[in-house]
Amino acid sequence: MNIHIYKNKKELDQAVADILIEHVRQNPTITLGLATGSTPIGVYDLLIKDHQMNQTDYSRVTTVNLDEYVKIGKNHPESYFSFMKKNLFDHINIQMDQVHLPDGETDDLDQACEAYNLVLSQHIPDIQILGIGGNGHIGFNEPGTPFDMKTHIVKLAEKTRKDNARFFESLDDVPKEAITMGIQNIMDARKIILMASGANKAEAVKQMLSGPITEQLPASVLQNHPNVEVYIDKEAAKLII
Ligand SMILES: N[C@@H]1[C@@H](O)[C@H](O)[C@@H](COP(=O)(O)O)O[C@@H]1O
Repeated sequence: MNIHIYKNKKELDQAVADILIEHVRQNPTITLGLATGSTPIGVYDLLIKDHQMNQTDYSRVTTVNLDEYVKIGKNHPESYFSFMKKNLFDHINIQMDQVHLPDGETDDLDQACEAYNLVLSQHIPDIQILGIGGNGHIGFNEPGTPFDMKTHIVKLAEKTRKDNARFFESLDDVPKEAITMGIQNIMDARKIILMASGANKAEAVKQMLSGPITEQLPASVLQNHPNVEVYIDKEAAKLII
């Protein structure tokens, strides 16, 4: 894994945005794997600014998102579909029939997992953006998730629900389940860019980079991927430098 450490989140965001913009320009039909959470928001802002200033074209880009909450409905303000629209899709010229998120709204969640695996087999991400949970989760693959799983339904760890409660009115409103790409789907991406910032990610970053490869720290599986770039700020890097 190549590690890039930046003075602050702003510089980190710019570096990741520059890479994405460059790839979209060179390959207008690229498939981007996208993530939610606070971490990528700054990058999405920069993609929007660049699109407005330089007209970078997203009309033939396909996107696949990592995950979605179960049972809160696509149009709920805190669904990941709404998040992606608000923070990126509504502000660039992407075609909404080319954006894909797993369906957490249906009653037949097994079928939704199958359907998303099919989407992912047709649209393998050229670049997958990843954040990391404080417990080392990627997507919503919580500690203990077998590495060979594909899209599946997860019961969210209490730590994850608490970490994400800031987006909801109260902890009770945070969904208890999600539908997520499995680790195997994530490992299929041709290139992975993992981003992390802040001291609360430092331990997970250290374990991911130099700890044992273990299902107890899902991100450690990335040590087995041939093309991973890790973009972190000084705070997130404080236990490795
Ligand atoms: N499902 C998402 C992950 O994809 C994300 O990477 C992680 C970190 O979130 P944040 O970037 O807000 O710290 O949390 C959520 O649980």
